[in-house]
Amino acid sequence: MLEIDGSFGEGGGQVVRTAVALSALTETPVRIRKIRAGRPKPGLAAQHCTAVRAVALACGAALEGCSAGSDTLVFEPGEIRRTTIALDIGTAGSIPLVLQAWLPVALVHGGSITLTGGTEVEKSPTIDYFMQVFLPLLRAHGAEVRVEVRARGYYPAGGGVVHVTAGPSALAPIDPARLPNEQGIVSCTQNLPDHVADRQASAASAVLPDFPVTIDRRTGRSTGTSVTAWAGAKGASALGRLGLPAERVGRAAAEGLLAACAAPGAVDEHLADQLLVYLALSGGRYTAPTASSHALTACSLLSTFGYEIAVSGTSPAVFSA
Ligand SMILES: Nc1ncnc2c1ncn2[C@@H]1O[C@H](COP(=O)(O)OP(=O)(O)OP(=O)(O)O)[C@@H](O)[C@H]1O
Repeated sequence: MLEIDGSFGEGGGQVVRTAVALSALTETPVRIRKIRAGRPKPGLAAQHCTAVRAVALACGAALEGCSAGSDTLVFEPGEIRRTTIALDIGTAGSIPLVLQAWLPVALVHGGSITLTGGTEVEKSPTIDYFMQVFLPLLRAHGAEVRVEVRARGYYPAGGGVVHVTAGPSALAPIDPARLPNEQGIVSCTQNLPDHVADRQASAASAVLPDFPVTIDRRTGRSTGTSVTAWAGAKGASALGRLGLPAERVGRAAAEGLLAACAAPGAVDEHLADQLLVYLALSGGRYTAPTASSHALTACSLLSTFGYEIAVSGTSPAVFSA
């Protein structure tokens, strides 16, 4: 049984998600202690429990301690198999972060998952970032993944529904020549007057004039807004909130993207940590503005499972395996 200190490095939910995915992929039982020990509400939150369950279902794992608030988790993987999974996070916890744990495992034999929860949540990738920044890069390296956003989910009520299908995929080594170069803006609202999405979009377009714009207006269980902008392997997003003018949301996402594009490196800082499991599995190389604490934490964890990632340079940082 591999023992993992869940509080090391960045010490967040990422340690749990990455550890269970690697446990499944390497068929190594793990015990994670001190989960999110330094966080204001330590232990597993609903999003982390759902990510663990998704990976457990995909590989027939036995679980102990997978409940909200638990500070210790035991994950004993079985064999990865093709599965059809449906899970409800039960809160507005991030669906893209659950997918972050499930996808590398699902790509082995294929499978599908339907998740209910948050699609656009603070401090996590929006579902649009997942679809427009993360997935194009993965697809360019051979991943077969389809995503359908059936409903959007915002804090606090959540209720977003996302269906993802993955085909068995052998990924090519990550190659800078295969990085995508599409760009765009998506302005999303749910349960809000039509003009909100238009004003967000116009403000983002004023900063990024040549970018194609998509408007996604919905009605659903929760109310909220977001804008995500992307260019190649870089993205930025902003979420609306009561009292924040729509123009500020659009401008924040667009200016965030300009800042990401001005930073050194081929992928943005967030994508840099999200790609590390794939870099470890398939090899290759990419550059990012910096080696963030999330990225360095993932590298240490990968090393615990026997995958060595070389990190060199500071600005940009170069990740290779
Ligand atoms: N604006 C953003 N755009 C894209 N990805 C993001 C963004 N903000 C955060 N992320 C990604 O979300 C993940 C957050 O991991 P982290 O462990 O901090 O979150 P968590 O599971 O919510 O746990 P905790 O609450 O303990 O921080 C990282 O992979 C990070 O790159």
